[in-house]
Amino acid sequence: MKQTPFIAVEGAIGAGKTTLATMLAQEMNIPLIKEIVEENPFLGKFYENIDEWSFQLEMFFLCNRYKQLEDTGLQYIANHKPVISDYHIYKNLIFSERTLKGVQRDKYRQIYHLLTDDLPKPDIILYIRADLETLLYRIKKRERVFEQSMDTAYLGQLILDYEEAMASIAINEPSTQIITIDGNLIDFVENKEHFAQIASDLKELIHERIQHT
Ligand SMILES: Nc1ncnc2c1ncn2[C@@H]1O[C@H](COP(=O)(O)OP(=O)(O)O)[C@@H](O)[C@H]1O
Ligand SMILES: Nc1nc2c(ncn2[C@H]2C[C@H](O)[C@@H](COP(=O)(O)O)O2)c(=O)[nH]1
Repeated sequence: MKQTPFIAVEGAIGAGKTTLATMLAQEMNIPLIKEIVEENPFLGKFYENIDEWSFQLEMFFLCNRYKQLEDTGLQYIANHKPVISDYHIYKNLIFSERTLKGVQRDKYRQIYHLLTDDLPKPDIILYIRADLETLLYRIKKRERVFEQSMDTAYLGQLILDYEEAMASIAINEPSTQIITIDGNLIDFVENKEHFAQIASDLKELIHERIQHT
């Protein structure tokens, strides 16, 4: 029985994942699973020297998300309670394939699959697609000090990596439904109608899934 969905919001850095996931959790009165950012001890160091800090950072994100999703499975999914997260676990591979090299990348891949292959995967992904200009604007607006010197080539590459990742999930996880949101045009922060449309589309999709279960 799969009547209550696990929803994940995804998109490159600054696309609006946390904002949208928080708004939807509130609107739908469902729990929000949020990734750890400010408390991450390696993020600032990583942006100063990616080669030096990438393995520690990727492992930190992986272990945190593993624990969160393990708990989410036990607390919510096993009990058929809907839940929304501001990430998909696959995000770890999107980043690590760019930031790690050689033996570290090979080892990380193995650990990633060992830890995550049997974790609960989202039924629905809301993918916010946004271009470099939009992301840079939002990263600036968010004012996290360590992100302000981010290499635009790194962010530009991540945009392409996200596109590839969503296409790969669509093929390899056909039971996952992906709703793509145009993050350049849709302003769910300032425009109430835009947000209402996203929420209504999502509720309709959930309703359809229940009907077909
Ligand atoms: N659709 C949007 N329109 C305008 N501003 C947005 C939009 N989505 C997010 N923002 C703003 O952009 C910044 C980054 O959003 P955030 O949700 O933290 O992104 P992410 O979690 O994807 O990194 C925040 O300051 C947020 O208020
Ligand atoms: N190298 C990695 N960086 C990551 C990962 N997950 C998040 N991040 C970075 C990107 C942002 O600076 C910050 C918050 O992420 P948002 O996408 O929520 O803005 O953390 C990762 O797995 N690897």
